[in-house]
Amino acid sequence: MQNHSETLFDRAVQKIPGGVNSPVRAFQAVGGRPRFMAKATQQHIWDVDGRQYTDYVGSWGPMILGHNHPVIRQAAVHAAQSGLSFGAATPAEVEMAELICGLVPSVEMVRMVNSGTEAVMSALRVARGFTGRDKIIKFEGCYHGHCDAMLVKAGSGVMTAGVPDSAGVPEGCAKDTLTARYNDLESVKKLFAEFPRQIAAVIIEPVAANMGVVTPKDNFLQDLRELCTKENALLIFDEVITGFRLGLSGAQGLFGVAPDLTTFGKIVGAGMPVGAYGGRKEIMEMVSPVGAVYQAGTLSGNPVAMAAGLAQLNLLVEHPEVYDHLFALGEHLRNGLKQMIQCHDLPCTVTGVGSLACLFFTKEAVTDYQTAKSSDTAAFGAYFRHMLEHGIYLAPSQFEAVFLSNAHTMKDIDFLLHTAEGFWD
Ligand SMILES: Cc1ncc(COP(=O)(O)O)c(C=O)c1O
Ligand SMILES: N[C@H](C=O)CCC(=O)O
Repeated sequence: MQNHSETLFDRAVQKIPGGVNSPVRAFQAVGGRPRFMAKATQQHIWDVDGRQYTDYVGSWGPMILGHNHPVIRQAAVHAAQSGLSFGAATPAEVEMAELICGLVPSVEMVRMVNSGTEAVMSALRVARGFTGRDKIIKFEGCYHGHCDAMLVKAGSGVMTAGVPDSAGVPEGCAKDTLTARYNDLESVKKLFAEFPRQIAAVIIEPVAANMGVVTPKDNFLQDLRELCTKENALLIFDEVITGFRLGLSGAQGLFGVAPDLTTFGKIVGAGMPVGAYGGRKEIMEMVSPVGAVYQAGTLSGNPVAMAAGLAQLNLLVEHPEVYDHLFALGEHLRNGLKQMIQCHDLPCTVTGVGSLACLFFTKEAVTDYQTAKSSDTAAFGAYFRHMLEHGIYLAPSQFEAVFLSNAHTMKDIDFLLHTAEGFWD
């Protein structure tokens, strides 16, 4: 007999493409069918058949304090009692802007939007408006959402599906997107030399977390900063994943590099559909209604979303020790996996920083898209299914991150390591 998840999936595929509202939720790359989820609290998530999992997806990043945090829930409920949306300015938006600008020094002004994709799309438009140039450099394997210009050698779901570019993107939209190799400054320099004074911006995930997790080499981000300044191009950090995860000032705080523009999402909305982009005042004053770059949103700065996001950010500000716990969990996980690889001479590599980690099924050091792609994805699929059967919910793709939350414990990590060990026994 079918369980509820299977029945729902049968119904879903009839009416929703692939049965899911975002491709990464499908289990196509790992085999099997997606588990339909019913509820989540702290580090746990339950499917509609009552099976409990320790969740290492965390809604793909936003749930840094664990699921269904009572303070955040209460803030959202309280805001909802006053109305779901006004389409007019609200105090919470001012509070949110002041908080973000206070936490991230490179951000002097910020605009709220509804997703990471929107944040990136808008930041690119502003960069083009500000510089009067058209071309953008992105890095192979980085994912910046699904706006046309960014679906070029992209990570995440398109990398998982093995189709890094997308059908339906007009040639004209992609022709101004140039791709460089992550951790390879020379590849960026070459593009600047090839297209002098034509490049508006370089956009990068300062820690790439959509081709598995790939960390920047020693001075890569600093060198990129210098190069962009020299070439009068803007540097955009896409901190949709790393923002407020790698510290209160994100990856830019951790690595000490100030971009010109930053995009946010995920944590800033605490699980509500929120994105944001911001940067230097002179650049952000290009945005309508002050400047000539048009960008808008009926539901942008939604009061319920702002209340949830503010509650989460304020908790992080009040409890900076959360980051110590997150980094300690990450270290414990990565070290445990490394030990396991050494002990059993496994063809695997571990990457990550802070509360982001990835177990790659390749022996190669993973530093970019090519090396990430050397992974044995079939082996990852078998590992994923083993972990799932033992109550551990990982992202259903080799090319996504393990997301840790403050609700996870060292015991959870020990159980994950013990379960992983069982895969090779
Ligand atoms: C780095 C990065 N940028 C942009 C996006 C797009 O965000 P969204 O899915 O909210 O549109 C994502 C994730 O999806 C992401 O990880
Ligand atoms: N890799 C993406 C998030 O960072 C996955 C989220 C999605 O596209 O649904």
